[in-house]
Amino acid sequence: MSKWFIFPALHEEERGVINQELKRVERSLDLAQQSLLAQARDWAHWDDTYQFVQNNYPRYADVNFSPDMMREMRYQLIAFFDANGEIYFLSGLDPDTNQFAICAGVTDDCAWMAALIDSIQRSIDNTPEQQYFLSPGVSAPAMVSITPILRTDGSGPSAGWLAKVRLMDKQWVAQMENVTGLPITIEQRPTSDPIPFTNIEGETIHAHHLLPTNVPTISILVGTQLNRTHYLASLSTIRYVLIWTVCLMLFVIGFVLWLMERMILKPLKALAIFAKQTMSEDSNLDSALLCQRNDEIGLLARSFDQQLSRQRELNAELLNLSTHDSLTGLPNRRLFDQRLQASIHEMEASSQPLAVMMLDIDHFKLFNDHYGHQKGDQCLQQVAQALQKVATTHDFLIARTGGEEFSALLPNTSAQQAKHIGQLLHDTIDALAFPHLASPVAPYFTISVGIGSLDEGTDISPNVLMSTADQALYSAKAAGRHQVKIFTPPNADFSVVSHDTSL
Ligand SMILES: Nc1nc2c(ncn2[C@@H]2O[C@H](COP(=O)(O)OP(=O)(O)OP(=O)(O)O)[C@@H](O)[C@H]2O)c(=O)[nH]1
Repeated sequence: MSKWFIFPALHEEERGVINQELKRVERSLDLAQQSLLAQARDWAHWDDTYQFVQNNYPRYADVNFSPDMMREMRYQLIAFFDANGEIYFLSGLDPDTNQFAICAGVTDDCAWMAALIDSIQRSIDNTPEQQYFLSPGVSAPAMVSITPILRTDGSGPSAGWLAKVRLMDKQWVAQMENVTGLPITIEQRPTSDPIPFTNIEGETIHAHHLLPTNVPTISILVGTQLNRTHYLASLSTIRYVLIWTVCLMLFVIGFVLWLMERMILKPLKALAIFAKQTMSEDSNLDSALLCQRNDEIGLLARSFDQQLSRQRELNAELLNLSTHDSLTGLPNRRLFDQRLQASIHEMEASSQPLAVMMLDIDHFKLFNDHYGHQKGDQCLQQVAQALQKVATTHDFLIARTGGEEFSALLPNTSAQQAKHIGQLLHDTIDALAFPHLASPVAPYFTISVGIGSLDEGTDISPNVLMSTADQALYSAKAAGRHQVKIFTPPNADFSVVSHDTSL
């Protein structure tokens, strides 16, 4: 930014300052020229001078010329020419000796003027009144004003020409420096030399201005030196401001990033982890902090939290549906089998007895046929309720494992203890006194119970164990129903009777 905008602007400003200062030098040069021209005209448009060059005023030279006047006015040379351009009168100060001389030609004390006078004579008619002259006779460039000699009222014809010459020597330069307040140098340079407008050396700028002379191939180079203090001060100020701006920007960017990390990224990460954990059951992330936020992240967190709660409810509902019977609400075969498997392992490990029971409603088909299927459902629900009550009291599992078939799992229970509980269940259903007029066994609902058991340490599979209870149930049914039977090993035929086979 500083390269493209600030530094070019500074350079532009610096160029403006250089132009301004150089214009000051040029204006001073113009003023010096105008002043010399005005002084030349003052003399040239004067009746006395008009008379003098026509040889009608012999005392003119004595009255008007003196070395003091020449020195005071800083005239190096004043030359009068007649109407033909021929030398009429010369007055000058020798630049080498500072000797005052007045002559009628370029001889003797005025010999040093010869080249200069020759140049002036050659430019009398065809050049402007103000010029800069270079001449072999003088060491410094000369400022020359040439003007026609007229009467005081300006009426003509011209009686000749008056030229005033002021050297641009060290004294003149010092005077210019006083006027401008700038250091000034005067040099002669070939016109064809490419001179840069400005030249920068460290903390100084050299600025130049070319003045044409009477010699077309040589120009006067007026130069001045400008201090770059102002520019360099601006530059260092800009650099200082830039460095601090960059530091401030970096600080602000860092602060904003820190705020973003703290207010957005960190909560977003926590939200992402939270959202990920909602997928797993064992989510233990404390979402309270996230949910308390009043921004969009808080909104998202609350939505996730609600979603998670709803998902857990649904999972629990699903689990319940998949492991419980929808009609009676009792555990179903799936759950019973899982618990049976686990109990067998536990009993084997702990060498404790385990008993299983199969309970079947007697002549339920006849009930359905007699009272209708709907009444049959109600009956199943009441039987389940009664069985569950006993199971809860005696701390064992009862499940609906078939249409009108139930199974019980009794850990740490021997066959005899199981027979006692079986009898209890049997009597509980009797006590319901649910009418079953179609039953050949009794006018109310009855059940048959078969018990199988796992002796301490016996290695047995769930299917085999259940088939013992099934065979006992079969035996109870075969014996006339409405009774409790325990499986007796000698009658067992495990390969024939299956637990899954419906009675
Ligand atoms: N209402 C109702 N009836 C069912 C349901 N599940 C099974 N059943 C009926 O239960 C009856 C079982 O009949 P069976 O297997 O012949 O046995 P049972 O009539 O009880 O005879 P035993 O078991 O030999 O005493 C069938 O009629 C089934 O339709 C149920 O969910 N609701």
